[in-house]
Amino acid sequence: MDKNIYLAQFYGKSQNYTQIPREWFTKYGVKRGLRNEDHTGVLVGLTRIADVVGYQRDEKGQKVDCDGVLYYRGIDIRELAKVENYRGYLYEEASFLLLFGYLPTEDELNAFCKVLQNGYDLPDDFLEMNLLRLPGKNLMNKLQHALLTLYNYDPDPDNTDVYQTLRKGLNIMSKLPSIAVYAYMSKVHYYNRKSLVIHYPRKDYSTAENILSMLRPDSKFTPKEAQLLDLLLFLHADHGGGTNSTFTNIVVSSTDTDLYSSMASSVGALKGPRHGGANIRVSLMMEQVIDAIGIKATDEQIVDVIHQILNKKFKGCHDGLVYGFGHAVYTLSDPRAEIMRHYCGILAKEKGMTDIFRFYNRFEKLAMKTLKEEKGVNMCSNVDYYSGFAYNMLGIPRDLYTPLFVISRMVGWLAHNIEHKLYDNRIVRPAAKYVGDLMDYIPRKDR
Ligand SMILES: CC(=O)SCCNC(=O)CCNC(=O)[C@H](O)C(C)(C)COP(=O)(O)OP(=O)(O)OC[C@H]1O[C@@H](n2cnc3c(N)ncnc32)[C@H](O)[C@@H]1OP(=O)(O)O
Ligand SMILES: O=C([O-])CC(=O)C(=O)O
Repeated sequence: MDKNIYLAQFYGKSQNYTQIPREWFTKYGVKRGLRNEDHTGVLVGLTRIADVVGYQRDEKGQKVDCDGVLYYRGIDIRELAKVENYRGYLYEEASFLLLFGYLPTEDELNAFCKVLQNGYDLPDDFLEMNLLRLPGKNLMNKLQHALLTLYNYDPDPDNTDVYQTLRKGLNIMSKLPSIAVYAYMSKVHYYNRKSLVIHYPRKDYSTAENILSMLRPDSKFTPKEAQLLDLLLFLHADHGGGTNSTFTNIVVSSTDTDLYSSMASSVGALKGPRHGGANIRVSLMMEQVIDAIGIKATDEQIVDVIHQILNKKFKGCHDGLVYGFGHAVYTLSDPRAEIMRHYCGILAKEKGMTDIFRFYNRFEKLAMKTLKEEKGVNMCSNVDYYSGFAYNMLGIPRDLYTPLFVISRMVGWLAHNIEHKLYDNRIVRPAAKYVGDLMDYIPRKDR
């Protein structure tokens, strides 16, 4: 029983005064979720940073589902991700491309990496004061807190000049891996009573190498492990101007507020389980599914569980969503999930995890089929379906899955923030139609 019975009563009574029937959205031509009737996004900007292709238009302008393609500055990510092209520092190379619009030469990439490496160290006392003394029970909230605190260490924090934004953004990117890893270490030390492990970042390491070396008690990792993490960071680096956390960044920064505030807002958006937070939900959901039916389950058993999830009857999954599936743009496939599936298969063999990888494959196919049957639209596995599986193979704890998304997407948020400042720069301020009644004021004594 709610102790605050009055509040519950007010809330119940308020339904008589505040309801907005769903059909009114159509009546007034409101694009719920900024979506058109066919679920495609309403155009809210122009960008040259990334293109997310999930459907085409036929000659009548009708939407036609297709395999997904993602371009960073016009280059298909599958080209950039090819193993034969791999020379390390893929995430840094893609960051350069996203920020500056062209592929760097070897010298330019080295110089760019130096800028990042020079920013790796945290300000004096930052670790002790903000992370070790103030452990956070949710790492995404802790990252927001840390970002807002970095404001205090900046001698000119409210300067939103484009070049200064670039410098500040790169500084944030350099520091985020240590902040996220230390926030995790602090959390498990204080809440789970584990030993505190603090390794400093190495300036001769890439972002991916540093994350692995700071996270592991012995700091050791193999080149293959670093390559997979580098690839994962690369795959999450940007997703166009319409994705929720990036649009959030544009909305917030269009007020000309400081960069730390805009980035903290994006982290809040990415935390949501319908967005980046889905990677943690997928991992929990799959663990529960495997606990319930085992990896040797038949297809019928898997489909039965998927129906239970959809009907909100499966333990721990009470919102009817099969996490890791569905996308606002992609229909038949998300190219990032395709790439991840491929590399996860290779690493799973090495780590002796082929059985569980095969279970993920079977669940994926059956979930896509069932979702199509139940919802009538194509819903592919998305970037969050395999990422947790990959992180798990790298020994990365679940708490860090969404923070790793932040580390990676920071460059996308920064690139769009800068692009908006340079070429649009109008405060984002759409409209909402008032659909309530007009009422006479009744003096308090007469109500
Ligand atoms: C990095 C990323 O953000 S990738 C996305 C990560 N998120 C997830 O994996 C969470 C699960 N997926 C979802 O919630 C959605 O598919 C989203 C948020 C990603 C996209 O949402 P939208 O494009 O708006 O799809 P929309 O909500 O219109 O879907 C149409 C219908 O399918 C349902 N649906 C969509 N995805 C799923 C899903 N994964 N499981 C079950 N039902 C789903 C919706 O509830 C809706 O049902 P309704 O018509 O009965 O109300
Ligand atoms: O584009 C979206 O809506 C979500 C997504 O996949 C991302 O941000 O990577």
